[in-house]
Amino acid sequence: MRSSSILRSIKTSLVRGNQCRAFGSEAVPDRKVAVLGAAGGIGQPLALLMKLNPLVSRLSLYDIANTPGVAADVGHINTRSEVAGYMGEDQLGQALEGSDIVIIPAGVPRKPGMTRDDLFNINAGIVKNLCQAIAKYCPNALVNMISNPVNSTVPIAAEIFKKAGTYDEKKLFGVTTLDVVRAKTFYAGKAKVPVAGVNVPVVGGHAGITILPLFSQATPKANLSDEDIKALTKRTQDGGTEVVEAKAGKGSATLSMAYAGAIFADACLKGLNGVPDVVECSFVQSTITELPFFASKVRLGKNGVEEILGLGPLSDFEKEGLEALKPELLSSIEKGIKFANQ
Ligand SMILES: NC(=O)C1=CN([C@@H]2O[C@H](COP(=O)(O)OP(=O)(O)OC[C@H]3O[C@@H](n4cnc5c(N)ncnc54)[C@H](O)[C@@H]3O)[C@@H](O)[C@H]2O)C=CC1
Ligand SMILES: O=C([O-])CC(=O)C(=O)O
Repeated sequence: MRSSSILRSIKTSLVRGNQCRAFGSEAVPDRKVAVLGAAGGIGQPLALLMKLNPLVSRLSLYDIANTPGVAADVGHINTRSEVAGYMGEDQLGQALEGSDIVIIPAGVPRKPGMTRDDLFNINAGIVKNLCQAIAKYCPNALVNMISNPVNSTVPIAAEIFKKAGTYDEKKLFGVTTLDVVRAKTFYAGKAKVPVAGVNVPVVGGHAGITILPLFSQATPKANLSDEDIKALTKRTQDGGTEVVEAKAGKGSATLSMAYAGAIFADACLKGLNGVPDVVECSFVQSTITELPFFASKVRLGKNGVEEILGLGPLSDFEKEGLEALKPELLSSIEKGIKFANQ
């Protein structure tokens, strides 16, 4: 979803949110969205943004602590969705039942000096448990994985769903939208074009050099030098670290991630509702390279992934970047698969 479009959605929701329910609008189907990790740095602003989304009819906020307060707070906003808070593992099933989309920002964030992979030991177990519950309580839901390291947590989720016999590769997404959001912002600044009209695909994965922005395909076109493109690429790859360092021990990107997560969930909702031609980048099971999972442009539909779009023409610099990222991305994917099958 384009940023102008989410702002429009939010405005529509603020102005007409209650009317949808009051008039029983048939044009907007009921959709339950669950946020797991809803009391966290990402979870809270994401809960707010999903509450503002008029496509959501039930918003389920789950965390191991503090969800009653977040749910009471967000629940007072006069928009369409009913909000419910759930706390602790014995309420997880209720939180998940009937969900169309489950968004997962549960887990620990980075501190300065850490890589995303340093989060693996804690977050892999959290994601595994949550996915076991998803397989049990809402096996048909679309899963939007935010928890890091995404390059490993998505393969973990896939393996857990396979074990449970519920895996549908069309319904599992690693959320890489923040990379696209950053690439658009940085490109617009350098190219001196209005950011609202900028598009930049970002492919690969979601960590360091595995994040590969395709500035050769950026629109509107701008005459940037090779040095500019290199610097923009590096800044996009290091965007998460830039925030981690600026926050100096108080976590990683939360507000921009909530925005990105809300854009991606909105795109999934639109796809489920049959809106045509909804395309976002996401880390999914894929055959467009030899790697089993890969982020690229994905067309979203009534069953999740409708089509995985190809990479398109790459510059020589991007071709080099693509080859360079493959070993690291493959190793992170394999680490996730191995963990899930231990
Ligand atoms: N995909 C992406 O682009 C991005 C991913 N992230 C990742 O998102 C994750 C969350 O980040 P923050 O919200 O900043 O962290 P946070 O620590 O502020 O919040 C995490 C929340 O998860 C909850 N939690 C822990 N274990 C849980 C469990 N078993 N079930 C449910 N909830 C549980 C915690 O209670 C906490 O409220 C981190 O892994 C971070 O690296 C962060 C930014 C961007
Ligand atoms: O950098 C981190 O640890 C959080 C993240 O994934 C991002 O901001 O892109």
